[in-house]
Amino acid sequence: MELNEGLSGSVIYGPDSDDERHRTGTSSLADSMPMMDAYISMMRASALIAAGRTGLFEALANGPLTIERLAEAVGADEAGLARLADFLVLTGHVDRQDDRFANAPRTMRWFTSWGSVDYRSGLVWTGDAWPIMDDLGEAVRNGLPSQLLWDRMEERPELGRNFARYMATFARHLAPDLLELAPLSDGPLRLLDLGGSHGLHAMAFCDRHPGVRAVIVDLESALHETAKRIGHRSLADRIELRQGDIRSCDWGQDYDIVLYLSVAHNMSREDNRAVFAHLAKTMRPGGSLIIHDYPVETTPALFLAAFRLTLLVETGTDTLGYGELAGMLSDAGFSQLSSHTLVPADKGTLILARK
Ligand SMILES: C[S@@+](CC[C@H](N)C(=O)[O-])C[C@H]1O[C@@H](n2cnc3c(N)ncnc32)[C@H](O)[C@@H]1O
Repeated sequence: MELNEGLSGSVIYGPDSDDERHRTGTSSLADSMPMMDAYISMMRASALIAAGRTGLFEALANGPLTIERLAEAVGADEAGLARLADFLVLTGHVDRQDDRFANAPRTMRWFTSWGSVDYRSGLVWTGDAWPIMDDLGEAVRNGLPSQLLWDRMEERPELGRNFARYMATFARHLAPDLLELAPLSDGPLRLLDLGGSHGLHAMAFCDRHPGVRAVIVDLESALHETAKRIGHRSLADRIELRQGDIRSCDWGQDYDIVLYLSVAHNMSREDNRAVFAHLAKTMRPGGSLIIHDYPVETTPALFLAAFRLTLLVETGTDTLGYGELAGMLSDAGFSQLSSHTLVPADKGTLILARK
């Protein structure tokens, strides 16, 4: 599916072909039934969240099941589950073979432990984010969130934990691109991961290079499971956690590699400028700063517009364009900038700069 498709029309989600659109009633019906966009989109997201919460996709990962067996496996009411499965057949997430249901190939790949990356954590987080989106109208009216996401996470620690798990899944998806881009010279290397959360990037660099020692800085809400994860991998002597606000805490110094991955869009422009200026003082000459973000120049329009709305209601911040980011980095004393758009482009862009 082309994500940009349908921006001027009524179908902006879902099915991969016209046939499928017709079958699921998301195209022609949306033209004549004005509520279909909102209604089908709502039910589509709700059904995916319900599939994630009930464990439906994982239960089908071992092979096709009848609705009786599936209900037994996930501990759900048979009739309720049959309605969910029927809907997911129409959205293309589940296939029906006679009286048995099976995961569609893309569901198997992305939403089960058998796949290359298991985004069930993303379904759980989408369920958590759902009530927050209820505040979107108010955020649009006021131009800022009714409550910052980070404050919600302090009040409800499970939000921080679930968000960090989702970010950990994305980190597994991003890791090959990141490791390929990062210049790793021989000898000892000091790495700083600002907003490093789950710790998977720092661990991946330690695995790749025996000389890496890392510091992770993040808020308490993001670090619930990080120390345990690092301990399990016997990396506690190489990775240090510093709990605190990037804008005020001491990061240490003499870094060869700094990761600033999906953090710039959580900061105001002034805060990003201050971060880059401080990095220029605390990095070694020749050190590499790697930024991951969604610049307007390289991000598919529909995804970018959705993401900017999400930021409006969650953090009150905005994405930076590559041009603006490049100006900030250059003002702070960074040079040799390069931009690497990932495939697919919705995965974001990596930006490399040298101190
Ligand atoms: C979108 S997540 C990205 C996590 C990780 N860097 C990754 O790429 O998977 C943004 C992270 O920045 C952290 N963060 C946001 N504002 C922060 C601040 N003021 N101080 C420290 N960490 C912050 C959040 O807690 C969260 O872990």
